[in-house]
Amino acid sequence: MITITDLRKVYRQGSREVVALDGVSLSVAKGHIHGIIGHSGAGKSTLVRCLTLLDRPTSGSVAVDGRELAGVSDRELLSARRKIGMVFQHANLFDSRTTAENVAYPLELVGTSKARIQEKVASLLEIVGLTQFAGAYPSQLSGGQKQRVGIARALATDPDVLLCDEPTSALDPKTTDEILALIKDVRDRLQITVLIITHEMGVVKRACDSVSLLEAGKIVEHGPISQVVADIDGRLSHALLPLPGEMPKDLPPGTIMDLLYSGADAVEPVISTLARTFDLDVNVLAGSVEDLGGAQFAHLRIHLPSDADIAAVTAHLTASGIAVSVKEA
Ligand SMILES: Nc1ncnc2c1ncn2[C@@H]1O[C@H](COP(=O)(O)OP(=O)(O)OP(=O)(O)O)[C@@H](O)[C@H]1O
Repeated sequence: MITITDLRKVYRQGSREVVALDGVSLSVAKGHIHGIIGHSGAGKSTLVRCLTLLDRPTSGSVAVDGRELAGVSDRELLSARRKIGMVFQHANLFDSRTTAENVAYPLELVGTSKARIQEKVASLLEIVGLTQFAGAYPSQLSGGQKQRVGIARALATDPDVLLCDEPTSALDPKTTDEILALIKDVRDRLQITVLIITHEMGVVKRACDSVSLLEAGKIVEHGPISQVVADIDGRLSHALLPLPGEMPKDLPPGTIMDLLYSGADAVEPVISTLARTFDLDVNVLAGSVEDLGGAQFAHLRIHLPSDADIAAVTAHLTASGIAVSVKEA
């Protein structure tokens, strides 16, 4: 488990202060995969540097399984760093070392015996599906295979947390899916806690149990995927289950409403019940239906004619557990 409490990082640029992290707090339970999503400049790299102790936070704490990391002395730094295994955007492998030798590297650094290294590397290569490539050099591997080596190397010293910094940003969509499936598989097998820092919502959708939205150094929304997506006015919900930003033109007078609910196989009944109950022509303008966080969600944009009783329709939908947002009168 990793617990980050009120983490602040202030950089000085001459007489100016840049607040890169402004009181970030979050907790990820053992065996969970948590995504931290943010645009450029949100503070993602600073957070990674503070979590890997490459940079000291100005204040706040980072604890892994109850052990404080942020305040350790320089002498304890190496052993503290081993608590968090790091996967980078580019695998950053040694070109002159084979797959097995790259994975062995962190174990050599801590003086592990040759026999133990051999055993550990074999088991890690089996986990990442690269047993046959043990003797291959990075130049002989695909981008996805290199990232697999990077994941095996990150796991070599049995960290409690796997921190993945944009792990798929340099990969094509198919390889991205394979690497995210591998990260989930690693979590299942080792019950390790995973943090994925990303700017891609697709990564959050495919791999994460929960998510935080980082903006200007602050977490502005967070929660399990099924919870954040259900918040119809939430930014994460809009990003996870998008509807077109532009409203259609040339519609007859009336009201546009967005509806959001789980149990998406009920799209037709929701619309036909609404039409029947209120004797209305309901026009579906856009829709998005997806499996998110273990449940099916539907996000629909509908148009109702100008004689519709919007208050009554809203009350009816809300009573059926459907979130409603009126867009345009
Ligand atoms: N060493 C530094 N000195 C001064 N300001 C910095 C330093 N590092 C980062 N910053 C500032 O802190 C803020 C957060 O930057 P950071 O690089 O963490 O964002 P990011 O989300 O990783 O962005 P990107 O995705 O573009 O890498 C930015 O305003 C940046 O200019």
